Amino acid sequence: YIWPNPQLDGLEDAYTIAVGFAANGIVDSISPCTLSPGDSSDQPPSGTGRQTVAEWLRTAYHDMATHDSATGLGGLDGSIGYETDRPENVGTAFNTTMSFFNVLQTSHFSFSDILSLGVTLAIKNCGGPSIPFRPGRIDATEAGPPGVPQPTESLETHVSEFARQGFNATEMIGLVACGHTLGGVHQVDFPSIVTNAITPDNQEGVVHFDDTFGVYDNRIAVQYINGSTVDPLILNSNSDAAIFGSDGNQTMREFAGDSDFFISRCGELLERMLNTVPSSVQLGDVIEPLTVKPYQPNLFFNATGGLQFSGSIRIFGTSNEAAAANPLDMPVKLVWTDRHGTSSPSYTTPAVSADFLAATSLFGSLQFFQFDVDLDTSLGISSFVVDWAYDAQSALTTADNGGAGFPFQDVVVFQHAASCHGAVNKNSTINAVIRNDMGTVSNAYVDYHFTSNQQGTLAFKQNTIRTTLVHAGNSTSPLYDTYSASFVVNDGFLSVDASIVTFDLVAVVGGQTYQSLDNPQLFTPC
Ligand code: HEM
Repeated sequence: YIWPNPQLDGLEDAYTIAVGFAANGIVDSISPCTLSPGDSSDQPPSGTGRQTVAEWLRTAYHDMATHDSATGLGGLDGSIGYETDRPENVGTAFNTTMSFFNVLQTSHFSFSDILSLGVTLAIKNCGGPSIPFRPGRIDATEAGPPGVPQPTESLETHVSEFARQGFNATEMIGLVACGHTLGGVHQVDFPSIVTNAITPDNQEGVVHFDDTFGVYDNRIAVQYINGSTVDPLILNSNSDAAIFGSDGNQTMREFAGDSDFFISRCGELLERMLNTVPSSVQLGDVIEPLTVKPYQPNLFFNATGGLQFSGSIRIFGTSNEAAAANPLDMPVKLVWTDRHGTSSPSYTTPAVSADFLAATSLFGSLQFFQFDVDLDTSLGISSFVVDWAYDAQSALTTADNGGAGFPFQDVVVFQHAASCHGAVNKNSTINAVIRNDMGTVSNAYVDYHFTSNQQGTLAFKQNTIRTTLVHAGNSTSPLYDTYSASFVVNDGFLSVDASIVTFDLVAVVGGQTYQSLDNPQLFTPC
C-alpha cells in the first residue's frame, strides 16, 4: 500500500516493529515465550503457571470457534468479550488477554484485528511460522451462539463442531496439535483433569501439553508418537487422545517425523483460523512491511516563528545486507519538494545516521533515523523522498513511495503551543494554524478519536468528537492564521493514559481539503 493510509499504517507498524523505538509493547510482553501475564523480560516469570502467548492463542481460538460456516455468522470478531461467563470459556485468560489488547485499540482498527496481530507475532516469536496478516476484522456488539469444543465432549461432537467452524476431521487434528504445542491445562480451572499440581512456583497448577511449552515446535506430536506424552488431555481426559488418534495417527506421525512440515501446516491452519470471520466482513490484503516509511513526520512553528519539519524515517529489509548494516554508516537523507513543486538541491537534510534509534523486527532488520530541519515558510513543503543506502560506499537509492513521493501538506498545521488536554469533564483545547493566502477557509475541524469502556465486554468502543476550528487571529507568521477548538471529552471517557488517543485536523481551503492526520495525543494538561 501507499503511505499514508490511516487504516493500515498503525497495524503495519505493529506488525513490523517488534522492540525498541515506536514499538507498542506486544513483543516485549511475550519475550521470552514463557512469560506470564503482567511479567516483563527484566522481571522473571512470577510462578503463576500462566503463559501469555498460550492465553492469547486460546482466546483467539475460542473467539473463532463459534463460527458457523453454513450461516456465515460468528468467527474472529471479539464476541468472546461478551462470552467469558460461559462454562465453555473457563478461566481468567480471556479477560486478561482482552485487557492487554484493548489499550492498543485505536480508531483505525478493531479489538479483533489487534488480537489476531498479537497472536501472529506471538507464534512467530516462539519459533513458529510467519503467518500472513490481513486487516479488517469488525468487532461484534453482542454475544454469539455458544459452541466452543469442551474436553468432556465425544469425538463425534468435536468433529461436527470443527466442521461447523469450517475445518474437516484431518484439519481438526492439525489445529488442535498446532494449539496444544504451547501452554497446558490448569488445575484451578480443570480440577477434574489436573490434580496435585499447585505449588508456590506453580500457583495455578499448570501441567503442560509437551516438554517444550515455551517453543512453538512439534514436540506435542513427537511425544505423542514415541509414547512419552505428558498432555493431560491424553493422560487424564480422552479429548486430545481421541482427536489425535482419529485418523489412525497418520497426521500426528507426519507431524512427529517432519518438524518443518508441522511448522508450515500450522502456519496454514492458524492463518485460516485467524481469518475465519463473519461472512459480512471482508478482510483486506496481506500487510507486508514497507521498505521505507515515515514515522510521525510533524510540522510546527518554532518559538521564532519558523516552520520546522521533524520526524523519523524507518528502513526495513530482509536481505543479508540489511541484517549486516551498521546504521551509523548508513547515509539517509530526506529531499523535499516545496509547495510550488520545486525540488532544489538545497532542500535536503544532512545525513541523519548519527540520530538513529534502535528497534528490531521479527520479520527482518530495521533502523529508524531522525530528522529535524527548518523550512522556508513561504516555500513550505508538498512532498519528500528519501535517498539512502546500507553503507557509505554504495550508490543511494531513492525511495519515492511508489512514484509520487511521500505527500506532506503545510496548509493546516497543528500547534503544540496552547494546546492541552483537559481532565475528565474539563475543556481540552487544540490549536492549529491554517495558510491564509489560498482562498477562503470554508470548513475546518478537529476529529478527536479515543476509546472508552462499553457495557458487557472489555473490548473498547471507538469514539470521535468533531469540533469546529474557529478563527482566533494572527499567528507568528504573516502567512498563517490561528484557529482553535475547545471541547469536553466526557461520557465514560476512560483516561487518556489508558487508551490511545489521536486526532485529525481537516481544513477546506479554497475548495480543496487538507488533512493533518493521526496527530499523537496531547500530554500537556490544561
Ligand atoms: C476439541 C478441541 C479442543 C479442546 C477440547 C481444548 C481444550 C483445552 C483445555 C481443557 C485447555 C486447558 C485450559 C486451561 O487450563 O487454561 C486448553 C488449553 C489450550 N488450548 Fe485447547 N482445546 C481444543 C482446541 C484448541 C485449538 C484448536 C487451539 C488453537 C489452535 C487450542 C489452543 C489452546 C492453548 C494455546 C491452550 C493453553 C492455554 C494456556 O496454557 O493458558 N485449543 N485446551
